Amino acid sequence: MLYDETLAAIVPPDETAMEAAWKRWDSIAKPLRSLGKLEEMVVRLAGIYRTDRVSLGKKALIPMCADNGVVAEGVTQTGQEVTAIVAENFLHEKSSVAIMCRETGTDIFPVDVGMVTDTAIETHKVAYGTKNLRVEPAMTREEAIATIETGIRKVQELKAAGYGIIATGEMGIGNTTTSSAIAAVLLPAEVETVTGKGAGLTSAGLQTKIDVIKEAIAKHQPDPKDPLDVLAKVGGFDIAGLVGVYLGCAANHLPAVVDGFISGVAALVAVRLNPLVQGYLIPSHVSKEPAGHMIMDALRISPLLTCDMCLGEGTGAVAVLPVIELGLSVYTCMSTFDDIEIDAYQPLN
Ligand SMILES: Cc1cc2ncn([C@H]3O[C@H](COP(=O)(O)O)[C@@H](O)[C@H]3O)c2cc1C
Ligand SMILES: O=C(O)c1cccnc1
Repeated sequence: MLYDETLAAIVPPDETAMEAAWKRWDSIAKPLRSLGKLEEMVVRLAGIYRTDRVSLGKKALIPMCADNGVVAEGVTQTGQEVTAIVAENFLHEKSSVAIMCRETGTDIFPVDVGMVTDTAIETHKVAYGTKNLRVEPAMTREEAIATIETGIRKVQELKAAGYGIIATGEMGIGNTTTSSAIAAVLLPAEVETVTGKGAGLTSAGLQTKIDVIKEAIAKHQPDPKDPLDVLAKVGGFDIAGLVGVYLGCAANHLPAVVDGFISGVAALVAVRLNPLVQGYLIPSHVSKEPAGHMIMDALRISPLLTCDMCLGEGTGAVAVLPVIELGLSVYTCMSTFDDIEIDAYQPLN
């Protein structure tokens, strides 16, 4: 099965290439390590691509789009019809991230993994929306695996088409509820600590959201040692699709750029399925959702941007791409100490 094969195919990033990349950075005529995380990111890319001759190739964003049955419980400010409207706008440069994609030269590949509405976007759905997780498990284990496999296949297809870096994104009204539920179980943490207002809620709405998540966890008893069980019982198809993107990137030696809270939670599920996925994650920003930092810490990645963003769609992931490209340009084009004939800079200690 593609899911098992992919999990088994993941190897750690290449240490030799990473050492060579650090050597290159340390030979460049500038104060040592002065580009900070930009240097770390290029080294990380060297490990992922297994060469110190790092080049990104074409950039892609995969926003996974789906609906979440739990919206029936009043956990969101808008109705689920908004999912399809924003998702379809990805195709017309009319959603926030699509505009950022245009500006950064990133190609966007939205995938419908379970919206309740059919649209013009590529569709691979196992159901029209998940079940209401307050009442019953969101999906079956089989549906979770099938949706993860959709994500894996999309990465394989983009790799074959010459894409070298994949930014993750999502659109799915209600998916901060599912993300908070997964975070509460996997971190683990109190539901109150990891639940925020998402795309906007009143204080009463936030209390309802917390109560619904608590009830679902108490009812279905998702097993924190079995990430697939957690994903299936209290997750969503959008998150499952992203889990597939992370697994697919790791197995195919591609960097996966983590966006905000929802993408971060999906990355956490992927890392719990196979800890080696961690080496293939590229951080972007830290979400303003209350658990933003907790998810970054659990993933052992440190965001490059702190912009107080909490939009989703992949906006943070796309925003960091030009920053990474700037670091890479210096790494590739800058003269070395040898070139300009000055003694290598000696750090003070
Ligand atoms: C118009 C609109 C555009 C969006 N673009 C991303 N999201 C973000 O908000 C949703 C999650 O928040 P919640 O759990 O509160 O529904 C996701 O679709 C996420 O991508 C949006 C939300 C709205 C309303
Ligand atoms: O950080 C995110 O991903 C996020 C937060 C709130 C709403 N939508 C997305």
